[in-house]
Amino acid sequence: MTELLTAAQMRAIETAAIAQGRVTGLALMERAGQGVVAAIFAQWPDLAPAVGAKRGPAPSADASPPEYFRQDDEGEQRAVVLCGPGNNGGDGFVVARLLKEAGWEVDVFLYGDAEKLPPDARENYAQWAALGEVMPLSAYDVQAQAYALGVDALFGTGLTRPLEATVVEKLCDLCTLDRTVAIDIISGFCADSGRFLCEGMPPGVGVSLCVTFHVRKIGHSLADCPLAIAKLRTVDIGLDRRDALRKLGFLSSADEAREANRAVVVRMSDRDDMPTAQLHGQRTIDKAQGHKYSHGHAYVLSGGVGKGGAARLAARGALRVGAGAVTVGVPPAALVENAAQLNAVMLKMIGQASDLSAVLRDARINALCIGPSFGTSSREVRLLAAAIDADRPLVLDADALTILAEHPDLFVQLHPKCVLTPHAGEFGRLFPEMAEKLSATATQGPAYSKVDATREAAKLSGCVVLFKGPDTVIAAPGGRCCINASFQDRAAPWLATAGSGDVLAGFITGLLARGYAPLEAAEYGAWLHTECAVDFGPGLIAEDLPEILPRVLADICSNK
Ligand SMILES: NC(=O)C1=CN([C@@H]2O[C@H](COP(=O)(O)OP(=O)(O)OC[C@H]3O[C@@H](n4cnc5c(N)ncnc54)[C@H](O)[C@@H]3O)[C@@H](O)[C@H]2O)[C@@H](O)CC1
Ligand SMILES: [K+]
Repeated sequence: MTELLTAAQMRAIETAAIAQGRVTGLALMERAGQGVVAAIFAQWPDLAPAVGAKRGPAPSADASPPEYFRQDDEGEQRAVVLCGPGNNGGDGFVVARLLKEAGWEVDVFLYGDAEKLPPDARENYAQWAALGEVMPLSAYDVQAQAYALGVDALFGTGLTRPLEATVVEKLCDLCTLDRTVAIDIISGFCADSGRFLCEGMPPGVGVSLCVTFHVRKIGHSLADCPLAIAKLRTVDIGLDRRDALRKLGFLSSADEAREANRAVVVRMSDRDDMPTAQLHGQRTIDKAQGHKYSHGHAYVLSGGVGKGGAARLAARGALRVGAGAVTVGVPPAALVENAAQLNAVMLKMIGQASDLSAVLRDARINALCIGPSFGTSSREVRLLAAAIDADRPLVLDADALTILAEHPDLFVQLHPKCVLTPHAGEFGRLFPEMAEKLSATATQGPAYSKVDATREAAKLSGCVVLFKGPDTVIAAPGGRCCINASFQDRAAPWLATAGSGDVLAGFITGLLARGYAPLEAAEYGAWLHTECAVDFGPGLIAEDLPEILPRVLADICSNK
């Protein structure tokens, strides 16, 4: 799990480090450029020059200064670097210089006026100008040379408005090269929202590698931005995470709780910090009891005749993730059909809301799931009302979300033990205001983001909201927020398959039954769901997800 930063937070950290005299802006820019060059050579060892007498491993980002020697028997490589009017452009000049020192031919194009560059960028412009020419961006022609590498240093975290059309055009030209590197973030994307400012991401935008500094920004894991990056690397430029901020009063220790609520974390393939022992079965509701109910009892309410598959998938997920017992509650007419399909999962007839209320007198039933193919008629509305009223941990998905959108009287009854799991369409029906802001054209940065929308939704509903997608955002009413990112080496597009959301609802319900708090259950459920899909690979159908889970859990434990 990694904490992500906004552009403003990153600026504050840099400003604090510089103000404290720990480092100069120029030194940070040099380290940033070195980190980019090291990342390029690590990504493509065939581009790396020999280090010293013989070809060796790529230099690390903190090796300073790197010494490269061109091997005379090798042909010159040619790179193009597009620099912008801010410090991102400054990083570009450093990269151009380091590549040149490594024996490359480098063509540099500048967008804007060199006289107006900020001081550190201007210094690096001057250093480059002593080595080579700087041409205006308008003169850049991707066809003019056989470029082995293209570097996008037009805009970074300082982007505040949409790119001019001519700049987008040049960026798209750059992206046609086989090997393209974006410094910090692809120009045009807002670092806080991951949205391409203006009309959305032009189809030609995409880079092989993006190298960012210190820690990832929120935008790297949201919306279109991660889809346009084949590989993302973060390089250390010697900044503290928080100490510098705290010492300068940007952050007092009294603010910690508030800060935790403002933080956005991302989950990638970071199995190391998952509570593996707990996930693997050692977490119990009541440690004094060693039987099945000590791992909780989850209830999944099913739809009517011919509609039980979704609830059965959710129930299977809840059981596999470790709930001690799982029961599917069905209307009388669907009893036989479900009995023919269920073994380890138990079955109970739940005709009307009064049946549910009676069942829930058993305090051992400690998690509920309502929604997958549930139905939206008056019977289901009454059942949903009874479930919310029971004040138990409760996952609300699919049809339950439709009911909530149509019944404001129920929506206001939601409580902190509820977890809502909408996809984009359901989110739009439940939270039209936020959805509208999210779909409006982003004309300035920082743009309204999926994190903003989910946080607002969680606050409004008073419960945990898990807004699905490859960039699943999970937020609690207090502001705590997590992104479950499924991109690059963790991309699993085959997860978009019928019933996959039902299994996710089941995983979360099972974790709730095992005693996880709603936010934790949603975070771990989403993370495991993606891990299962990545592990299984293409061809996945929803039934595979619960079945692959034991192997995923075993892998996690054996990696420890
Ligand atoms: N501040 C520092 O100490 C460091 C900054 N670094 C680099 O600096 C970048 C941030 O630098 P800046 O804050 O200067 O921001 P940028 O380099 O992203 O550009 C900001 C400049 O572009 C202008 N601008 C914004 N949107 C525009 C648009 N659509 N069209 C035309 N002009 C536009 C702004 O008015 C400003 O002058 C980071 O992304 C990173 O690459 C790194 O060197 C690490 C150290
Ligand atoms: K850039």
